[in-house]
Amino acid sequence: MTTPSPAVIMDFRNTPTPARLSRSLPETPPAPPVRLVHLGLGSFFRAHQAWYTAHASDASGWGYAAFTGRRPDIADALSPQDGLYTLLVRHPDGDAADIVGSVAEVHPASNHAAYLELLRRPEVAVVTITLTESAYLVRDGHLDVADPALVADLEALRADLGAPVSTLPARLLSGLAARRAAGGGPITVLPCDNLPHNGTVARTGVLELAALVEDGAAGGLAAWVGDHVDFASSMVDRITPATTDDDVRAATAATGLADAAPVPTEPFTEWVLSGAFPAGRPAWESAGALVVDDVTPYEQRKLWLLNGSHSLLAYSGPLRGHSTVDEAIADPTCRAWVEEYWDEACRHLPMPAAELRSYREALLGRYSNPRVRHLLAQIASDGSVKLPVRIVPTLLAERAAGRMPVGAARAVAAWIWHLRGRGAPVKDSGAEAAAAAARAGEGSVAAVLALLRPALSADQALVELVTEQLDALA
Ligand SMILES: NC(=O)c1ccc[n+]([C@@H]2O[C@H](COP(=O)([O-])OP(=O)(O)OC[C@H]3O[C@@H](n4cnc5c(N)ncnc54)[C@H](O)[C@@H]3O)[C@@H](O)[C@H]2O)c1
Ligand SMILES: O=P(O)(O)OC[C@@H](O)[C@@H](O)[C@H](O)[C@H](O)CO
Repeated sequence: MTTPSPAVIMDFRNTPTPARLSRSLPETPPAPPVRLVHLGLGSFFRAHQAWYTAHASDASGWGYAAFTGRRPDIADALSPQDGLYTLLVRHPDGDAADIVGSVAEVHPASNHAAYLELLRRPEVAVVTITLTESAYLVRDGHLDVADPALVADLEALRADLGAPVSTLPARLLSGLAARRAAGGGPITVLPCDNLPHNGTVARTGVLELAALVEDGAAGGLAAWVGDHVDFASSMVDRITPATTDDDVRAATAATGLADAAPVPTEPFTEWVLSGAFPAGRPAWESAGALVVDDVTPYEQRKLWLLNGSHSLLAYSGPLRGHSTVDEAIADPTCRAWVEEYWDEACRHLPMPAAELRSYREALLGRYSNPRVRHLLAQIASDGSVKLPVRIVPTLLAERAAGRMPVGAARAVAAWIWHLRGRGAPVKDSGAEAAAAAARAGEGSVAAVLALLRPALSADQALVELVTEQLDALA
């Protein structure tokens, strides 16, 4: 766990007209050689993996080529800045600005040829990913073969393994096929999305897709992936809201340089990872990362306590008029709801009580930082994928122990109100069925629970508990 201290590493504040950030400026770092590829050049990657890479003891030897998730915007903004950007670390009492130099190349997702060319290079050792939970297209332990974009990618890959594709499993598989054909050797795929066992999830998607593609074209690809690809797992943590115009102004105020795409983030950061890394990796632990044999206890603690309470606040906070995490946690009612849910979740975390107590205290401090304006609407997206990994484990464990989990049930009830149109607009490609179920009147609670996990809807006492919470929140 690392909490960087405030330090402005470059000071151009007396410069009269702000120059645009670029590597031709005298004090900016040279681009390191590309040995890492990233998929999902969003805010979090730049606050986290790119930051750890820039602060590793061997930073000069490891550069990123980063690809956007879908739209080209961030690549368009960062390209004229040679991949440089300002990380605005928002302490409760002021900003620290860090110009991060580890991103050597940026590309739009559509530049598939550049991606394949990079994956062929033996020196490229790790592909990291931050494309959101829903991008993995793995549901109930299997690839979602009904997804229309995946169906299109499967057809394209059967015809040509180098064809442009858009889904994450297909992007990974086609890159790995290019590496295999070029004799590029072993490589690590390291997901950094908020999913339990994220390496296993990515591997399932790639191997099941390889098996489907091989029906048509590429014999031996699945076996090659099994032998040469290390699917590592990681728990990632750093609260990173979307960038606002105020952040753009604050970055220039802090550095004196114009930056089209700065990233605001909190001081706290944590990365726990586990993998074999057969082709090497940066010394991320020298920047504070923790390398372990098994990330499970760390990811459960983080997903259930941090992300679970985030989802609870994202759906219940707007019902009480709040739009950001710091506003919601300052409301004694919301805070009591969070504590009640935490009490339930903590009973099932295999960690000493004192450690859980201090983790909870630290979370309250992080949520209360008034300078990290984390919008509840941002957290509310994709609940159909998030609730099953954040809230459902506590519901199941508490019911198995014969208890009534009021706090976790309230989170589901608040989600139902969200799906019924209270709070932020629903942004969730997997929620059509859930939204229809939520509006179904009689039987709606059981129907929503069934979508989260079929076993939950057969639990009549739980259905009644969620119904009570739904009425109470109304
Ligand atoms: N922001 C945080 O505080 C934070 C913290 C920990 C982990 N994460 C993880 O990182 C992910 C990205 O967060 P961010 O803040 O960078 O978001 P972001 O919106 O800045 O970037 C997300 C990127 O993923 C792309 N994308 C979204 N859905 C996709 C899909 N279904 N298929 C392909 N691409 C898709 C977007 O186009 C964008 O390029 C989160 O979903 C989460 O899993 C974020
Ligand atoms: O990024 P998401 O959409 O998976 O979830 C929203 C937040 O809960 C999440 O971003 C947290 O802020 C983050 O996981 C903290 O490390």
